[in-house]
Amino acid sequence: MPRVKPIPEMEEEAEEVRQEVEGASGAEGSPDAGAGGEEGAEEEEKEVSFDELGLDEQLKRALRKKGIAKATPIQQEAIPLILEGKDVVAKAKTGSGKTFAYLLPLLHDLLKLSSEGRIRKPAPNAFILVPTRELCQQVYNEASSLLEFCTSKLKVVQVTASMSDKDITVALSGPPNILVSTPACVATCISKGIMRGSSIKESLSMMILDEADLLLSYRCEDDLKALIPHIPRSCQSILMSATSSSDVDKLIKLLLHNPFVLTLTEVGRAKDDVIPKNVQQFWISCDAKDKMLHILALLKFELIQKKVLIFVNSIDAAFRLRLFLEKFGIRSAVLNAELPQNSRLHIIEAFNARLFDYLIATDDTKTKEDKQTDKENKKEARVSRKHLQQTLDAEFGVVRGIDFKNVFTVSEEESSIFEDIEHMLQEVENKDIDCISPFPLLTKDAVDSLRYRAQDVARSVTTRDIQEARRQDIKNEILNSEKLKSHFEENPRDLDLLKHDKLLSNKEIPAHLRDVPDYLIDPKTKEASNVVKLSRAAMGIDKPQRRKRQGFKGGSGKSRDPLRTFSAEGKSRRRRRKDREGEQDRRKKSKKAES
Ligand SMILES: Nc1ncnc2c1ncn2[C@@H]1O[C@H](COP(=O)(O)OP(=O)(O)OP(=O)(O)O)[C@@H](O)[C@H]1O
Repeated sequence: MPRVKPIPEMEEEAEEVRQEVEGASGAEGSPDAGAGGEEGAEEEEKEVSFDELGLDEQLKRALRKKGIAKATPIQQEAIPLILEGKDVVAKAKTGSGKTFAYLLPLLHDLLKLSSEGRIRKPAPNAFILVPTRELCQQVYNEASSLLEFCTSKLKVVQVTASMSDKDITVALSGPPNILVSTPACVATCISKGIMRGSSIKESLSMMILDEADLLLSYRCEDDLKALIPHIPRSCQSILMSATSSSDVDKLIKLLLHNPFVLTLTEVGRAKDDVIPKNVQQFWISCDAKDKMLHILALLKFELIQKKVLIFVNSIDAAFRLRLFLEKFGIRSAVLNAELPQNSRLHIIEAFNARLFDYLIATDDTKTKEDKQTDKENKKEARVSRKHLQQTLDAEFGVVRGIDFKNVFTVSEEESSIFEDIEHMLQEVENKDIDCISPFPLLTKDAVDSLRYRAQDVARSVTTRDIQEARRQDIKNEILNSEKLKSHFEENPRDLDLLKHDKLLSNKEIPAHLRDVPDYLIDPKTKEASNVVKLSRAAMGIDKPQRRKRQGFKGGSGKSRDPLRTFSAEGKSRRRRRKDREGEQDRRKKSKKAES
């Protein structure tokens, strides 16, 4: 798809397109590089079906299977411009459909080139660059789902720094038509000669930067600059962002040439795009030592909707909270930068599938850990900053763009910057309404009813327990992740096979901790808990049916430990093994018959 460059006589046409786009959707479209988006007129919600966008029938069939019939505003504006070969900057809020806004025209063009036998092959035809591995997986899944009904086998792969050079070389053999990766990983592939710059120059026809406003915060600038010499002038560049920011403007100037800038009106400057309209924010004030007690009260009395995502600011704090809650019979999983990528992705998918309700996340990619390592573990504290940095995955990030589905409550632990947050929110929101208010359902009686038990239990969770739990968890995850890697490649939806919220201690949970006696619950808390349950029922949120386990038969729940009864070889390997065994049997029988 050669890029269409706005040239003088096209300027008028571009001006017409701009006015047309502006009028139609209130989007601000202009061919000026980095023009940024001014607040356009309120766009009226017009409905455009994908049939009207002239997309390949096979792609529309995949959309129909997903129950997607109408294009979102950003898709209505961006898809035609991208199909015309124009460079496009699309700024639209998170969850507005930007991924399909670039995937659909990209796949449409590649399918067309493929049917005409015009695909250039020595390297991928398109790069989709995102800040983190989690987003690589997400974009890879979306692209693969759109290709489900495509007869001409376009190949999309994802490559991340967690893969060995050998695996990356295998993934890039062919080569694939679309490469989903991070800028750092692509730059490394080029510097190591796994991908040749000259081949990229010959093959690359589209480069997409998704979540562009995050890319620079993930230290991608140098890696992106390293790519520029290998990007052919004819390459069409697309930039997607959920906010406008100086970082985005910088990237536009760095990598795009006179792009059409689409800014949907609800997108403002980065700081404005803080609270999506469907989010309520509350605060609870308590002593630092009572934070886990308050979280326990919220969860134990069911005063907040499940599922719950809890952010803490260190991996130790995450495991301390997990061990603490576990002693009250509340199971949770911890998502952190130490985990192997497959485990992190699997945890997010299992959490989205509601296989567990409480996820404790720490976006701890810095080495705050060694500062906060507990004194009793001085030897850990000597862990070098470099070593810890290596074990913490710099491409990990529980950031916007990760599709956490149906999360109802997010609690910010360690919110010691509450005042700054409140002032910033007041600045960007309507001054005369409280944009963050005191949580109304948690009473002092409810907290006090659990205080002594919570203090006892908190004291019983020692730093040694935390270190042991971390070691145990990472060992389990690494073992499971490697052992089941080929299985999950062939059965990505087999989420139930691994339980990430497994109890860390094998001690029986005493009844007086697991169950709160009725007499201890004050009437107001009982009423509040009922209100939350009723609203949950009204939203039709029920516990999912545990998926039937695949891969092994029979036995009671206990005996069906997947790691004991499950062979890690994938289906195809199993089939080849069975064929070999069958062949050997046949040979033995024929020998017997001869003798
Ligand atoms: N036209 C559509 N109609 C209905 N749902 C859609 C449509 N396009 C995309 N979606 C769905 O909306 C969800 C969000 O889409 P997507 O991830 O592309 O949003 P986004 O703008 O990229 O968000 P983010 O900035 O967080 O990445 C996805 O689950 C996607 O399947």
